[in-house]
Amino acid sequence: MPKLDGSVENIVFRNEDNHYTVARFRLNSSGRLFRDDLTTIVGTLPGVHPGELLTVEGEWEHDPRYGKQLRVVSFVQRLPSTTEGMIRYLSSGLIKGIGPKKAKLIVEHFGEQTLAILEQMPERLSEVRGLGVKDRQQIVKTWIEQGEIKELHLFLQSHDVSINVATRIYKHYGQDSIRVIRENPYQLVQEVEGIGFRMADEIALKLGMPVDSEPRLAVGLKYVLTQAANEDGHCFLHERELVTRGAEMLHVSAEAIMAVLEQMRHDPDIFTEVDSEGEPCIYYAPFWYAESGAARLLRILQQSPDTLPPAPETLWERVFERLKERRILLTEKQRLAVQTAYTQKVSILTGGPGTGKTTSIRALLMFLRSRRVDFALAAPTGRAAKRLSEATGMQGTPYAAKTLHRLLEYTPHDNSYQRNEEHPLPYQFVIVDEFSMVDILLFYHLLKALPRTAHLLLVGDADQLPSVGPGNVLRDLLRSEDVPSIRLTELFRQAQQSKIIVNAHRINGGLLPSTRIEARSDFFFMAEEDPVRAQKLILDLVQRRLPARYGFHPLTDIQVLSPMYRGAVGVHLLNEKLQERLNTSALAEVGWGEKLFRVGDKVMQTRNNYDKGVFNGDVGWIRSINRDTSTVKVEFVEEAGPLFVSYAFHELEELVLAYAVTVHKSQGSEYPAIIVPLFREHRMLLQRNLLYTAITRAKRFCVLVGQPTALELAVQNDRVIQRNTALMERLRRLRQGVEHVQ
Ligand SMILES: Nc1ncnc2c1ncn2[C@@H]1O[C@H](COP(=O)(O)OP(=O)(O)OP(=O)(O)O)[C@@H](O)[C@H]1O
Repeated sequence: MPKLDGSVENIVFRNEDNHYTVARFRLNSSGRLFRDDLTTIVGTLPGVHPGELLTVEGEWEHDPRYGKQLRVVSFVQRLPSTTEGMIRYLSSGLIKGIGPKKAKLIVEHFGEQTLAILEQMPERLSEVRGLGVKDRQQIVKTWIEQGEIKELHLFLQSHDVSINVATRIYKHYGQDSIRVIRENPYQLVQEVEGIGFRMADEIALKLGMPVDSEPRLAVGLKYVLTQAANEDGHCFLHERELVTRGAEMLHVSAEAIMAVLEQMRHDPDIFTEVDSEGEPCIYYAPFWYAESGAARLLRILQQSPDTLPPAPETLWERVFERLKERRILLTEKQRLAVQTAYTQKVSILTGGPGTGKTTSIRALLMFLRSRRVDFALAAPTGRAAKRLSEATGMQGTPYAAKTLHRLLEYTPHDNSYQRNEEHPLPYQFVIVDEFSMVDILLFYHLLKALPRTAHLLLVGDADQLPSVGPGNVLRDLLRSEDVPSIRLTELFRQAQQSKIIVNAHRINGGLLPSTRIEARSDFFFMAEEDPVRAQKLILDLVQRRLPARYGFHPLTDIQVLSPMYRGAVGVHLLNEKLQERLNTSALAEVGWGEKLFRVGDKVMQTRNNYDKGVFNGDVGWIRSINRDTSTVKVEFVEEAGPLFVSYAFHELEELVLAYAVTVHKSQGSEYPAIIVPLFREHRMLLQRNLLYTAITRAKRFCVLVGQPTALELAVQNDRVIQRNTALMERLRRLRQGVEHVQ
């Protein structure tokens, strides 16, 4: 039976009831220059539309009126592509020199036939005005080079899948890619990094998969659990909650969800435990392993002997004396904290800003060095690690603090840690600062990498916002009372002179900050009822007033921290306006989707990109934009020095402007000066620990701008959003011997 490859030129006739279709078909092998060199195909061709690429199989017949035509017996649709998808594909950066503008010109000119033209008659590209010879050559060259992968690209571009992810899919499945996508796109969620449930779901539904199919609901429920972890910090969901959330998100009945859950009882990705009230708690595997593993390893660590040399009192006194010479007389509590860290395998040092945590670490380090103990300093982010090194005087030494990822020798390509049970860290003592930011997954990996003989000191402020990732580790450990902890509360004289610190403590204690203006004050509240006027005020403060009055540099010293994204004083608009004012005449700029980036812009990475070695919340500066190679170069400041990272234009979705950032994203960073808008429209976010976290980001200057009532609301609201975690209960069960470590 003859088999023809080609494209549908137009539909001559279609019976919508039985899909009987007569179409003009352009054969791939046809003389490319002649427009009327077409074949007629007839048959039942549901869902086939002009511009589409098809393979048809059938029998030739001779119609007395229309002449020779192929009666189609079977046909295969190549993957469908929308005009939007074609524009995205052409401008994705894969074809050098073609950006969104030129891509649009091409697709506007050829419309739905674009694909067919590129495939069959690329010489017709010369009809497009504004497209040079070089552009045409590049397109044709890339089209040929790309072989079958372009078809996958084209299809996926219609679904917002980036070129990188499409390439990853192709690497994983090769020629089977399209078959897998057609049969079960949900498979990709598990097997290809970068394909999320939503993307797979959109593709699946478009390809006609039913909403209540078992693979959809099973993967969908895992997605609900992951979302609950990423967005609300939950390690698990109660069954009731999972059913409600699942039914709502997947648009199916609660019964359908219950039925799938029942079938999933033996799914190795799902763990069910019953809590003390008899309610089933459902875990997605990574969080279950992390939580139960962390509890178990912590217990083992606590129970194992150490290898530290003895610590006679005289030696401690010598260290305390040396500090005294520097006018630092450690308080009883600070001494206790330092000595507890040395005598206990695992301990916690907590307290607000200026209560002497870092000074205590310094004392401990002096002691460890005098006893020749191998130690490592670490923090969850590069910014926090840099600050810890500076504050302890360790920068530039072999003891400089590292990020936890670097300490644990994280390897991006396979998303694993080289330091683990088989290959533990070579230290007797590990100190982690800013521990409130550490989530249960990272804590688990840290514990896995610690030799059993090691000591661990966790330092952090439990009143800060909890980690971005799941769990509430610091608070859970403190509540469990299973790990010895020292809480520092005394504010030192130096710290008392800072109204930022004093007010942070007031707010933490539920009191309104003192806003009396004094000479050399570093904390201000500027009352403004109207958000639009407040926006103008903030812009003026950044651009003119703070630089003129206090000498702050608008770009490098001042950070705007907003509780939310939307509205006149939300992160989005403030960024747009600040860019407009602070970075007007850039050498080069590139528009990408809704965004505009310029050389000199301050930008933030918005997801963990292990390939590039940059993480969610990292801030950098755009140093160059190259149109020929379609790339942007960004400089990030890392604890080990500057890091230059290249982004293809299509990867710009990972960056946002960072003149203004959310309070959540600012965790672990400090800035010379901050400005925080506070309005009742941010009601949901007016929380004490959020305001406290914002204010403690300021090193030298803090201005709150907004409604006095919004400030009151934030201070009063000490309701900390609950996170579902069971670390504390697990530790209790291990302690009581209800559960065993091995
Ligand atoms: N025992 C002490 N005697 C005198 N001054 C002290 C003492 N402990 C700390 N300080 C001083 O108090 C100030 C705050 O201390 P430190 O930086 O250690 O606090 P912190 O809790 O680490 O604060 P932050 O979380 O803001 O970094 C510093 O100026 C420090 O020199």
